[in-house]
Order: sequence, then structure tokens, then C-alpha cells
Amino acid sequence: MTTSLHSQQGLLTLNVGSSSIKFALFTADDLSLLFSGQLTGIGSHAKFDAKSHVDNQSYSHAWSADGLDSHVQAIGWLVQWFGQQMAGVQVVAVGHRVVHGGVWFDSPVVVTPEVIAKLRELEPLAPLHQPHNLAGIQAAQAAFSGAVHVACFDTAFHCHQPFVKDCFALPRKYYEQGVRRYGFHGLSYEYISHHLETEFPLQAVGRVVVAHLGNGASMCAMLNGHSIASTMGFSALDGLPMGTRCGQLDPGVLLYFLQQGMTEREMSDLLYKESGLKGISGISNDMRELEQSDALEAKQAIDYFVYRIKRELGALTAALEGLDAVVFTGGIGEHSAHVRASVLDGMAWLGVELDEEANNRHDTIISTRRSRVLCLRIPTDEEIMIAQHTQRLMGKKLSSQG
Ligand SMILES: Nc1ncnc2c1ncn2[C@@H]1O[C@H](COP(=O)(O)OP(=O)(O)O)[C@@H](O)[C@H]1O
Ligand SMILES: CC(=O)OP(=O)(O)O
Ligand SMILES: [Mg+2]
Repeated sequence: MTTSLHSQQGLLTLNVGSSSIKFALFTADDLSLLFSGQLTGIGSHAKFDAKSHVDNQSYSHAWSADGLDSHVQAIGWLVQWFGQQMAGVQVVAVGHRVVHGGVWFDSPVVVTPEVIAKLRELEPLAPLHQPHNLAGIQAAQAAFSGAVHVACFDTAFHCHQPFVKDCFALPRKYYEQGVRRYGFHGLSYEYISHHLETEFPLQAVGRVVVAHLGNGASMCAMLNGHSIASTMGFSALDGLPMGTRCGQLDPGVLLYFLQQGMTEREMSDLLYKESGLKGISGISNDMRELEQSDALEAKQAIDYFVYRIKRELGALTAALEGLDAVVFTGGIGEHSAHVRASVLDGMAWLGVELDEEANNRHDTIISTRRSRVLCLRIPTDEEIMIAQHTQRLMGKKLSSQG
């Protein structure tokens, strides 16, 4: 690419997660990618990796244990790095991933003080994400004060699910209060939906289950490109087991913990930070480490992860009344041939026939020609989704200003 950074107008995306910050810088006019990178391991062994797509230069930095132990510190470091490496780029817009939009936001919005106040109210519903998302917005507002800031929600893609798919069987007043299934990872699902539309148009208008398997994991049933059901619910805890989150849990277990005198804080830490792959294995939340381990506990953690995905695949297929395609995405879905093969093993009854060689090669199509259900591996791109939404809202804001 010959694009030079000098006097470019840039659009920055920020995806501030539980222990990582992913970012990308695009040109504001045609969304060419200039920089992308991530800062991972905040609070443990923080590590920074970035790449310039202008000259292919790589950047990396590592901290010693506890060298970078908060998101605020991490954001501060990143903003400084942006200042050095992106000098010459005028950041005119920043798009932020915000996991929870509650019942209020069914599409991206320009950030205002009123929007921030509403989003703060949702912090208890996504304690691993929402406070960090908001810290990211505030730090970026301070660093790029002349830019338009846009919030793009994980929940928005699921907003129009039918009542039976987003209610709990609790007294009605709780539904009205917002105690419902929201679903998350919506920017990832939206990207996959658009990708299917251009690359697999036949399946795009059909019945598709997408498995977003990352550190956070969920699945979505899409009918004609729209979400009709998701495994995640009210918070980002429900559904599949995750790196450190429990996934589906009998609420009776929570009552039991309460009776045992566990505090809210202890319960929250247990369910969000000590459970999932990490809890079952006692080794790690990281799928790569578990796959490399010979320990029985590591194998059992992977087996449980796979088992729950299989169950949900069956359940979501029932919700869709059939299945035309399955898509794997997210860090594990994109890179673990073992997890994909294990999930699809024994699924012939559903019309699935895996092409093992294609799967091991990490091809896009991983099912055989005979398979009635098309099985796909598609890398997700939450960043480009955020960038597209942000560009659109920036254009609207500018045109409304005359
Ligand atoms: N080559 C690989 N094989 C197996 N798992 C992988 C591989 N690369 C990444 N992963 C897993 O992907 C997960 C992180 O996924 P990612 O989508 O980046 O997470 P998040 O965005 O939720 O932080 C981790 O569990 C990591 O171990
Ligand atoms: C909502 C959620 O789980 O997000 P992440 O995968 O980024 O943790
Ligand atoms: Mg993620």
C-alpha cells in the first residue's frame, strides 16, 4: 500500500475488553486500514503488538508481571503510543465497542453525556466489560477531543428477537424492567451476516448458526441474516462456558452459595473470573495451553466446552427449524481445528459431514461436498463493523451541522 500517514484524516476503533484492548486505525474517507494492534494480558503479563499496514512495520512491547495492572494505565500508554506513531494523522472519529446497550440502544449512537450516564447504569450487567468500555470512551474523549465518538453495541444485533426468545419465565414486571435475554457479540455476528451475504448468498438467506468462540463465547441463530436467538442472556455469563466464565448454571446453585454466606463480590469473582475453562482445568483460561497440556483436567475442560457447544447447536437448530450452515469464528473458532472437529463429530444426523483435511488446513469451507449443511470457518472483524457504523454516524452528524 502506498498510503502515507501525513495529513490523513483517521478513524480509530477501540475494543476495550476484560483483559485486552484491540484497536485499528482507518482512513476516515474510504476505511483503508492503516494500523491495527492489541494490548493483551492487562493485570498479568501485559503485551503489546501492532502492525502498520502502510509499511508493514511491526511493533511490540512487553511488561513484567504487574507492570501494567489497570485499564486506565493501559489506555494512557496506548494514547501516548498513538501520539508518537500516528503523528500526522488527524483522528476525526473514534468508534467504541460497548457490550451493553440495554433496552435503550438498538443501534450505534454518537456519545453524549446523556448516553454515558445511561451506559453507566448498565455496568452491573457486564462488570468485566462495561466499566472498561466507558473508561476507554473517557480516555479517548480526552485524547481526541475534536473527534466524533460513537458507541457501537454488542446487544444491538439481537434487539429484535421474538418475545419468547428474549424473556425469562419471571413475573412480567421484571421483563418491563429490562430483565431479559440480550445476547452479545453482536458486532461479530453482524460482520458474519454481511460476509455471508456477499460470499455465501444462498446460506445468507437461510438458517445459520454462528459460534463465536473466543475468550468470551456465544452462539447465535440467524434467520435470513437476523438474530432470532442467542446463547448469551441477561449478562455475558450465560450459555457456553468461557475462558473464565461459567456459562449456563442452575440458579439453584446461586441460592446455595448465598445460603453458604458467600458475598456478592465473591460470587461475582467466582462466576466471572474463576470458572469456565480456567475453573474446570485449574490450569488456564487459554485454549492453546489446554490443548498442549497432557493433564486430564485440561482434557475435561475442553470436553465440557465442546459438549455445551454441541447441545446449543442442537437447540438453536430447533429454534431455526432446520440448519443450512454452521460458522465458526472468534480466536478458538478460527484457530482450533480440534475444537471444530470435536463439535462436528457425531453430527451426521444433522446433515453435517466434516472434511477433515480442509478443517486441518483451516480452509473457509470445512465440510465435504456431500454435506447437506455447509460448515464454514470465517475470521470475524468487529473493527471494520465499528468503523463502518462510526463513519456513517460521523457523516450524519456533519450533514446535520450544515
Ligand atoms: N492457535 C490457536 N489454537 C487454539 N486456540 C487459540 C489459538 N489462537 C487463539 N486461541 C484462543 O482464542 C481465545 C481468544 O480468542 P479472542 O477471540 O481473541 O478473545 P477475546 O476477543 O474474547 O479476548 C483464547 O482462548 C486463545 O487460546
Ligand atoms: C460479551 C463478551 O463476552 O465479550 P468478549 O468476548 O470480548 O469477552
Ligand atoms: Mg472478543
